[in-house]
Amino acid sequence: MVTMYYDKDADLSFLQGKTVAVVGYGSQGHAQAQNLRESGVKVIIGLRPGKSWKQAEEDGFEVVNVDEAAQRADVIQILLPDERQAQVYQDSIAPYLRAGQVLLFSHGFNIHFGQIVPPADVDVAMVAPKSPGHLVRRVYTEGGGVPGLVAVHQDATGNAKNIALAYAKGIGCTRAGVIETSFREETETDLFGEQAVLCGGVSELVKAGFETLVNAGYEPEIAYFECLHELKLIVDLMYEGGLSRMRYSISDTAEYGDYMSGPRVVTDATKAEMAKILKEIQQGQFAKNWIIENQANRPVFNAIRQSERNHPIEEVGARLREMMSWIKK
Ligand SMILES: NC(=O)C1=CN([C@@H]2O[C@H](COP(=O)(O)OP(=O)(O)OC[C@H]3O[C@@H](n4cnc5c(N)ncnc54)[C@H](OP(=O)(O)O)[C@@H]3O)[C@@H](O)[C@H]2O)C=CC1
Ligand SMILES: CC(=O)[C@](C)(O)C(=O)O
Repeated sequence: MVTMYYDKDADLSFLQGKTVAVVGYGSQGHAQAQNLRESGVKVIIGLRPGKSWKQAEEDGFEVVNVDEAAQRADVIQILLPDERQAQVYQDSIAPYLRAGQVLLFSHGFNIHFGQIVPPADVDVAMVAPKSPGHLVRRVYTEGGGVPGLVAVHQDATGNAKNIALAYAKGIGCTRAGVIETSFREETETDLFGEQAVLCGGVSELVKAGFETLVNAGYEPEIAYFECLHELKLIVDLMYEGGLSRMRYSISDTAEYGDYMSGPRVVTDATKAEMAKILKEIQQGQFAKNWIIENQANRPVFNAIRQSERNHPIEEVGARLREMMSWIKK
């Protein structure tokens, strides 16, 4: 059983009078920085010149280069792409680290796989929202919070967990609840989840269903509604109350089909492949492949990204969003 931490368990005073540098202003960076600011925390943004720098300034933040951010901050939250963190850390953060500073991450990849090895006299912790960045911000503005994970890798100050919980409160996660984990557990489960279930698994399932219907002669728009659009509504119910809430709301016909056909789609072979994917993550195979892919300038990643963008489901979806304007642009 895990311990859940809420607002009452976190004390923002651990961040009062401190400067937090959010390094990176993308999906997580913009959300966490804006939420922290609204929680009364002093935030500066560490970036390179470019579109994020411009956006962060437009959003009212003081933006400095990463070197300056590392020198000025008491807490440095590294929200760069995982594949770029090690180089930026080496070049622009490590040279300025001083005893008692706090390094934070929102994913454990670089610490767990040894790409970043901080000095022993700094705190190293994680505050990982279990949510895409844009919802970290949206839910916070609605008065809520997304759940998160905290972990401590190094506790040089004796306050690493308190600071992590204060940070989690600052970005709204303790409004929902925060679980303490380890860098290993967060890294391995997050990589597995995004590969085998959330992103990779669901995308392949959606495309396979769409292609099955379209190849059988059904209208692409009907296939899109059935296999992608309605997925959000089904998952919303799961989010609110688990599988039973979803099954409570769908028809008994759908629930019977769920039981009869689901196991024919996700077979024992699928489950065996999931176990293999997890093993490759645990043994560092995925991490090695991803690091090498980036060193080679992403030939495989870019080719697949392009072909995925050309998949018919994208065009149908874009057309429907124009026709129905049923979701925010
Ligand atoms: N996306 C998500 O929802 C989640 C992400 N995470 C974790 O959060 C971290 C950040 O991911 P995410 O927010 O998705 O990243 P994004 O790709 O959305 O944003 C990256 C940011 O880093 C900046 N950047 C890139 N390279 C450099 C550089 N060399 N020097 C300075 N700034 C640079 C980019 O600015 P520029 O405009 O210059 O490119 C951009 O602002 C990762 O560890 C990720 O695993 C965790 C949970 C969920
Ligand atoms: C949203 C999230 O946590 C992911 C899918 O793991 C990620 O974007 O890294």
